[in-house]
Amino acid sequence: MLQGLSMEKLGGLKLISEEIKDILKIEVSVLMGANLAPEVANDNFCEATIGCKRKAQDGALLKKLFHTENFRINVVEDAHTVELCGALKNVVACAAGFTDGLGYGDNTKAAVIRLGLMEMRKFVDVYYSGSNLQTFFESCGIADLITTCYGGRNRKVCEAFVKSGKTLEEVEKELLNGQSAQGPPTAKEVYLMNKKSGKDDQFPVFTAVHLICAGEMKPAQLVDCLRNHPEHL
Ligand SMILES: NC(=O)C1=CN([C@@H]2O[C@H](COP(=O)(O)OP(=O)(O)OC[C@H]3O[C@@H](n4cnc5c(N)ncnc54)[C@H](O)[C@@H]3O)[C@@H](O)[C@H]2O)C=CC1
Ligand SMILES: O=C(CO)COP(=O)(O)O
Repeated sequence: MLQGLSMEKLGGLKLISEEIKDILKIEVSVLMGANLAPEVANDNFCEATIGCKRKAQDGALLKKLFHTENFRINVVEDAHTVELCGALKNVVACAAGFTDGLGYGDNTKAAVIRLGLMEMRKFVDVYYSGSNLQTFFESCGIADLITTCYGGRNRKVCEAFVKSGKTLEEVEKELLNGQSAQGPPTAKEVYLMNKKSGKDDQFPVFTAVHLICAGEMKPAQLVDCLRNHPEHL
């Protein structure tokens, strides 16, 4: 089970599903959603999204495999978008953690979520065009973004990073008991890709998350990035 992106040797992005497909020579579908693991393990009600390439052929079987009373599945034929939502929302959750650490409230976090969602949509449009806007309204989109920005580990370590002044590695070690946050490495991959295509300015939240994690920007400057976001022009 993993979320994230893979960097190609020449600096391009590769989805993890594409990496698996190339290695194993099999068709790969993805499952993403508002699914914080402890709550799923507790059998609390939640929804999830399966993204596949051939819904007519594989959709019913994929749904049957995972759909239960408390784990409700929607299958969509938009696998790239589902997978990218799962990876990119971790970056937005880091931004939410930074604003929490800075002492901003829920209105600011809502702005981070909205602007982050717009960047997710733009990123998919720019690098994997042909996505279905409706996919962002599935559990893998807005719902996963909300739960991760409120209850996830990325948010938690980024809040502690700001409050404690320790390094990300230190707070991860202290708070995650051997687990890791996927947002910072994903932010770096997204940043390198955007920088290579000269588009880093179009993704101020993604860019700021990487620069803050890399120690090249102060967390407080994130709010300037929100204030001057291209969505406000
Ligand atoms: N825990 C949660 O609530 C949810 C987690 N996810 C995603 O599932 C994935 C796994 O999450 P968890 O099991 O909770 O995390 P975890 O931190 O418990 O496990 C991740 C594992 O991946 C290994 N790993 C990290 N980088 C690696 C690399 N480059 N090569 C090989 N192994 C590597 C780590 O050593 C660790 O054993 C993550 O991508 C996470 O974003 C998705 C939904 C919910
Ligand atoms: O992906 C998740 C929820 O769907 C988990 O997010 P975190 O990795 O931030 O805990």
